[in-house]
Amino acid sequence: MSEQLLTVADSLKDRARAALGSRNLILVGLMGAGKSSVGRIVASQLAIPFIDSDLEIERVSRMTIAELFAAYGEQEFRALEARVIKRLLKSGPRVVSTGGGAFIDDRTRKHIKKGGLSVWLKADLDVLWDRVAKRDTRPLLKTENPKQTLEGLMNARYPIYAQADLTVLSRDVRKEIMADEVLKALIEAQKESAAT
Ligand SMILES: Nc1ncnc2c1ncn2[C@@H]1O[C@H](COP(=O)(O)OP(=O)(O)O)[C@@H](O)[C@H]1O
Ligand SMILES: O=C(O)C1=C[C@@H](OP(=O)(O)O)[C@@H](O)[C@H](O)C1
Ligand SMILES: [Mg+2]
Repeated sequence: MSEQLLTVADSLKDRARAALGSRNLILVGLMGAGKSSVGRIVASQLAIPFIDSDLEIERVSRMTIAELFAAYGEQEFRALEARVIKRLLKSGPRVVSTGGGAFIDDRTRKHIKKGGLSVWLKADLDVLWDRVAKRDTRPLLKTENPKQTLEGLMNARYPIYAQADLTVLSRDVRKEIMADEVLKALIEAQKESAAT
């Protein structure tokens, strides 16, 4: 990378880090949007801890998400998810990637609203489907027609994800580029709030 390009990349990270301050950055959105993989890159760029709420739930329960759904059902999973996310957001700054249903739950959405800045990674159906079709670990997609299920979830959930503080379009570009877009959105939001 040329010296000039390096400076631009460094200043993007530094400016985004300054914009976040001690707040948490919380990624929300549908399965396959890239919350887990992009969140990890964003945290490393900002040099702050990264936590994926699903991995944390699996760690504390010593069960996989699929096992939790099978053993206790979605309602119990949501109650556990709400408790784990509330705890994760108690201190910051951190990047927390949530599972797709987290922001839809009223309790969890309140914890997220209180606990930091939320970013909706928004993607269209074909992008999401291409990505989730590669793995069969998501219990909600174990249906006769998983693409239709995903579309139904999109219709039901998009108005709620729209309540996030920021929206970043999750396009079919490299994860590193998506991470840069999250950093840019963070800087823009800070500029806007400083101007008002
Ligand atoms: N921008 C991207 N480009 C290509 N593949 C991606 C991108 N973002 C995510 N993926 C892939 O899509 C799949 C789902 O991503 P993941 O981060 O687990 O999404 P989520 O946590 O939102 O469900 C993973 O296999 C991941 O590597
Ligand atoms: O959309 C959902 O309700 C879910 C999304 C999953 O996380 P990802 O969005 O990271 O795949 C996981 O929490 C669980 O399977 C339920
Ligand atoms: Mg995930």
